[in-house]
Amino acid sequence: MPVEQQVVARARKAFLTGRSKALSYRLSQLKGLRRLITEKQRDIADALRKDLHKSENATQLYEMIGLEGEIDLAVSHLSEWAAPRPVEQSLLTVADEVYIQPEPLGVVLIIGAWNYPWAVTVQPLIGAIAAGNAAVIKPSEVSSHTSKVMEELLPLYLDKELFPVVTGGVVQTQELLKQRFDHIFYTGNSTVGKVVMEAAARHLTPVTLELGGKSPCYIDKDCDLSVACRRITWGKYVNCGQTCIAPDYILCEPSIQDKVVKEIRKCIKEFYTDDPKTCPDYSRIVSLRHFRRIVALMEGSSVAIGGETDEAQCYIAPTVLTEVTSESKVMQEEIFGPLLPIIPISGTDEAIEFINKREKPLALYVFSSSDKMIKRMIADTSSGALLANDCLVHYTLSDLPFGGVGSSGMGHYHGRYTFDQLSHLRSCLIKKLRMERVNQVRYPPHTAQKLRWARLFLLKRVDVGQWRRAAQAVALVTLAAYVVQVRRPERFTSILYWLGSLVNSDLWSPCDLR
Ligand SMILES: NC(=O)c1ccc[n+]([C@@H]2O[C@H](COP(=O)([O-])OP(=O)(O)OC[C@H]3O[C@@H](n4cnc5c(N)ncnc54)[C@H](O)[C@@H]3O)[C@@H](O)[C@H]2O)c1
Ligand SMILES: CC(C)=CCC/C(C)=C/CC/C(C)=C/C=O
Repeated sequence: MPVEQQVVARARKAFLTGRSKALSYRLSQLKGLRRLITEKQRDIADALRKDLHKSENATQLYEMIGLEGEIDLAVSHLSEWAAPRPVEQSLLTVADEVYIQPEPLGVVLIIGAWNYPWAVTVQPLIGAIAAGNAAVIKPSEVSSHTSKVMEELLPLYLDKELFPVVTGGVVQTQELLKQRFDHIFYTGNSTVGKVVMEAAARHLTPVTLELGGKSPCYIDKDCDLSVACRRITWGKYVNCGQTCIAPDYILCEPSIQDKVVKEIRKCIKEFYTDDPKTCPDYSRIVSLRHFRRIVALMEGSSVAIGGETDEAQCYIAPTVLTEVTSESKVMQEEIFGPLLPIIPISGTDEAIEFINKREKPLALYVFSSSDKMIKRMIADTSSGALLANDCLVHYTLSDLPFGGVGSSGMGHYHGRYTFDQLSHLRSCLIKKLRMERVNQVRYPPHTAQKLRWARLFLLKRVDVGQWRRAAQAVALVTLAAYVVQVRRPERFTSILYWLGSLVNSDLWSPCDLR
């Protein structure tokens, strides 16, 4: 039996013991993960320096702080997320107990990518643990040092039967994909995304696909170009452009192109000095294969800034390309490196047309001082996320669902969204065997009169929680009125007025009758 098959079987067996379901157990695992991040900072940072030339501070800023926040959020909200969720009802079910009970899916497969390997592998794991699942973790072989550190460290802090780490490349991942999972959470490129979805389809396993693509960045001529370019320069060159939501290319009018180039040049110098190659904050391309792919993308465009490369170090300077058209090589695929092409367009209309002609991006960036223009971009385009006047920061908000649409992915996560994504939201309706007369309206023989009642019973929506709160309020006020009547009869009338205003309040307004 292949080792991958054994690992999955062991994880399923551990899941079936039921121990991952107890909230106390989920909390202990989440706290274990939190301790790992704190206690093993140095090992994590060393590995990332070797994999991507990331500085220790950058590792903290771009990966670890986010994970800490997500764990803390899950720990503090777990009992609320996992609790039964009451729902609005109809008159037909008003006497019943009706709620949504989130329940674990079972065994989840998490396949991570290499660019922010901790963020994209451990963040789904946080949700998998919080939701009570077992999870098989498959880090990317491309960030090999980090993968090794994960393989060594995760079992020291987590239940190794419930949360095993499988390392390896395509062969091992393909073997894993033959197994039956209850959910597959994949982060990586769209080509492999299709392979994952095909394998999942064989078992009817649901998938979350966190993919990439070309995220456009439109700069309106009506904006503060120096601020806009600083934010774009940061968003593009952080991690050497190897960021799923990096602005892939700029669209702007020819009249501002020279100013854009000038401002970006200034910011590159400000962030990475005159010699980015020696700057500890400037990363490297992850491998020679990736390096050669990116270098080849420059062919046919003019280099306005940068362009220097050093194969021995997988170094590519922060680069801006001009004279770029839709047909240029750099526009045929996601760049995922430090090349920033500028494509001239005639204005907002053409920018929207350009964006809509292509696949729906993971992120869309708009820089403008006009709220109207920003709202128009939101209304007339589609993307996983839209940011106006900044780059990347939406990733840091746990309350925003993170994910793509169309070819940039399916499903979303972060915060409670990860919990829900990796839970089954089970509908529960508990009726008593009493009050059978009410059900006559739905039993044959069907008559016009029964239909009139059925219409009322089915369409009258009832917020049972609100009813309960209103009943409690009335009980309290009645008690207060009684006490006042006995002890201060002169105040009794004003209490009655107050009671009357309560009765007339929103609490009592009838629900919509459809
Ligand atoms: N949406 C997001 O959150 C997000 C985050 C990071 C990266 N990405 C995207 O990921 C891409 C970069 O990552 P990548 O794809 O180079 O990462 P990668 O090469 O690390 O591949 C991702 C995972 O897929 C596995 N894999 C690779 N080839 C496979 C195959 N043929 N069959 C089965 N499994 C296979 C790898 O083992 C790895 O674990 C970019 O497109 C980027 O935009 C998206
Ligand atoms: C720390 C701040 C302000 C922002 C972080 C932005 C960032 C670099 C996000 C990376 C997100 C990510 C894991 C992308 C995957 O490719």
